[in-house]
Amino acid sequence: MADAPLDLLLLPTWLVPVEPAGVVLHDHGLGIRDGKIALIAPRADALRRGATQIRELPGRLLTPGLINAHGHAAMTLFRGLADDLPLMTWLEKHIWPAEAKWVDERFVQDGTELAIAEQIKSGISCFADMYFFPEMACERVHASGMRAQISIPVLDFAIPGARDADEALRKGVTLFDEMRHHSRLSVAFGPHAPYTVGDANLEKLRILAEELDAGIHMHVHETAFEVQQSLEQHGERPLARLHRLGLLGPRFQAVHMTQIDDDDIALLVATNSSVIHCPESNLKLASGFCPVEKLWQAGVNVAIGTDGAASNNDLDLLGETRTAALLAKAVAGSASALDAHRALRMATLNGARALGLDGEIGSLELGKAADIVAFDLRGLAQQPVYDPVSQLIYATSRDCVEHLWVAGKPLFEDRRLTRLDEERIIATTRQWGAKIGHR
Ligand SMILES: CSC[C@H]1O[C@@H](n2cnc3c(N)ncnc32)[C@H](O)[C@@H]1O
Ligand SMILES: [Zn+2]
Repeated sequence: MADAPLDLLLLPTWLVPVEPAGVVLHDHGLGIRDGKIALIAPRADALRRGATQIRELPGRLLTPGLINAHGHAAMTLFRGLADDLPLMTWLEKHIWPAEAKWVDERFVQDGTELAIAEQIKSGISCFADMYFFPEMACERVHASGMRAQISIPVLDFAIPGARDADEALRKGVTLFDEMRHHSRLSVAFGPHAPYTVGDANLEKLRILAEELDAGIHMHVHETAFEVQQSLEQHGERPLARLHRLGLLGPRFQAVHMTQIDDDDIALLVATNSSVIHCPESNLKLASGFCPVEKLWQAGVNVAIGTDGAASNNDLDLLGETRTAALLAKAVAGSASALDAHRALRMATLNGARALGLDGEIGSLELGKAADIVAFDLRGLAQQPVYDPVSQLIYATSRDCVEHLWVAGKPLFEDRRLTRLDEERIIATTRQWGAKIGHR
């Protein structure tokens, strides 16, 4: 079937496949068939192949869909509820009480849908989520056409939806089995953090994750306080403790990692663990800085995430990537740290690799899923275009996202959500805001 006509042929001015690194293709076509990338060729050759639908995209840049490798989708309903506080005060005095009061299945349903809509509009085609009622998040992702890794939250105490860690793990295994063959959803384990999950539950979780070959997604080394407390309580740093418990490995996703010494880096390298950098949340909560350039040079896979909208306060991964590129230079003391092309790689292929999905998504390569975003670079603020990747990272906002496809299906077309009702989502969110904000 090598010459079967394409379902859709996209003809942009620029196409950045991300792999091979640093390449910008001019006036090439990208063909989609059965949800996959079936052709990348110079315009004239691409047109000869024939397609059911052809879309001319002059002045537009195509890249892989962005991958938001860490967040708490439903928390978007808590956006702006408690700002300008350090992590533990923010969590213990504000967020956890609000969660105890408000989070139920309905909250997760509405909050996740809000987050999905915002992320689609921001050029994000896949996100990693860690929140309560993960089965409800799966349901919303399934219905929306988005792609996601949903984590099963595990803590030592009762949480909305599970009386204890055993129940959370039991429900998690069932969810994992239900989603096993889903083409756009994967399920991982989400132990919340080293300070909320003890050795016994981490060991149970490790055995299950190993058996199922599931990812482990966890907040680690978020603050100096966390590291200090672990040294006092366990006599070792959190990452070393997790390594002793056997959690580190290629499926381990260490979120934050702001307090890092050379031994930590050696552990990440030796175990092939991924780091998920959340610069804006770390800045806002004054948690610290993840030394991205140092990790990258050491060979650690570094992805990027927004974290929840209650600590960011948006789900703008393109803006986040710009922050990361700027911050990396300040932290490394080098203007060449995390250049624009590597920043885009961090927001795409590295995210895919962290989630174990780099065989399927993260770059525009033949045979991969057609998860693609089109940015409009025709505006005043984007001129002139010497390097579209430089323009994208340093001078373009998410408002320039024009189209988004996931598995070849348009979820955002001509700046309109195709499957979600934006007005209804805004109205529902306002109702939640009025209820939660009423004191
Ligand atoms: C287990 S579900 C995720 C939990 O993580 C909490 N959370 C959100 N942001 C952060 C963060 N930056 N660090 C630690 N926990 C967080 C959420 O409020 C929720 O209780
Ligand atoms: Zn988080």
